[in-house]
Amino acid sequence: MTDELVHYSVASGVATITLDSPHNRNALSAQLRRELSDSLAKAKADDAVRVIVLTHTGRVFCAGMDLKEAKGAGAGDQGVNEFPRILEQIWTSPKPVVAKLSGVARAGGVGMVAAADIVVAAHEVTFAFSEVRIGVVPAVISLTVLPRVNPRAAQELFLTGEVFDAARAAEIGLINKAVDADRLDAETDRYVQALTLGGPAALAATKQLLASPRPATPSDGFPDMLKLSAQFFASDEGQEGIRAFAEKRKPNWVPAD
Ligand SMILES: C/C(=C\C(=O)SCCNC(=O)CCNC(=O)[C@H](O)C(C)(C)COP(=O)(O)OP(=O)(O)OC[C@H]1O[C@@H](n2cnc3c(N)ncnc32)[C@H](O)[C@@H]1OP(=O)(O)O)CC(=O)O
Repeated sequence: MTDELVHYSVASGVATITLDSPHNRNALSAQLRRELSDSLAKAKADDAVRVIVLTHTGRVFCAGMDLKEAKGAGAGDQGVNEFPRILEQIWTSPKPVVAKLSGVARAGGVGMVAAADIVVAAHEVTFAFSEVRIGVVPAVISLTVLPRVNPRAAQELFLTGEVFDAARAAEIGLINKAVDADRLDAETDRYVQALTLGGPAALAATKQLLASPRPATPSDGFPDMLKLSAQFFASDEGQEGIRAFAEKRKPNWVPAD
């Protein structure tokens, strides 16, 4: 029996997915990709899960695609073909995904960081779009990184492949917060707790909204946004939130469909 490279646990509405392949720095091997994808699917399907925390053991969050497995790869090989599915699962997850990093991220690992909704990293963590340094292109990850990171920084960091620190990552929009290592758990928890306060369906729809292309002008967007807004004011979830406000109590959310 092979050892698990990804651990999955659920407590108090939070699914924790832990990458645990320190010998190869959590490189995205076929086994790790499969287990990570299965864990993300499990969290999505479980009504008890409200928020997903993606984290790791060891000094590295993720070193990107498994370069040993990629040796001798043909253009149609599975490795690169399967990776987009993981980014897609994180990006489109109806439950918010919080990434917690105490160790470094490179290439595909940075693509996952960018896909997450909230990212907290220790000050010591470094990042790099190291693809060009090994003669490959940050193609797949560009789809999650470019919507988050300011264009001038992306231009510089994609082309140079230079290592940058957590403070710079926060400055350019790749992560939310760089914190002292001893505050990492507490700061992550603060975000997780805040996310559990929102209505599950409202959170899922807000994620979709944030990922949608902007209309050319506000006037172009008002009809659709009015429809969405009215739908949620009238929904069971919206009505429960409004009743709870009036009754000065916490809302009793039911799982999103
Ligand atoms: C998604 C797309 C592309 C990609 O993702 S391509 C991947 C590019 N990734 C990299 O270039 C990172 C390579 N790794 C490193 O730079 C360093 O390992 C590290 C992450 C900075 C950690 O350094 P550290 O000193 O802690 O560790 P070692 O370098 O000594 O490595 C230990 C051990 O782990 C193996 N390993 C590291 N990274 C990988 C990897 N990516 N794949 C496979 N194995 C890896 C390393 O070989 C060592 O193994 P030993 O057997 O012990 O020698 C494309 C798109 O977006 O389209």
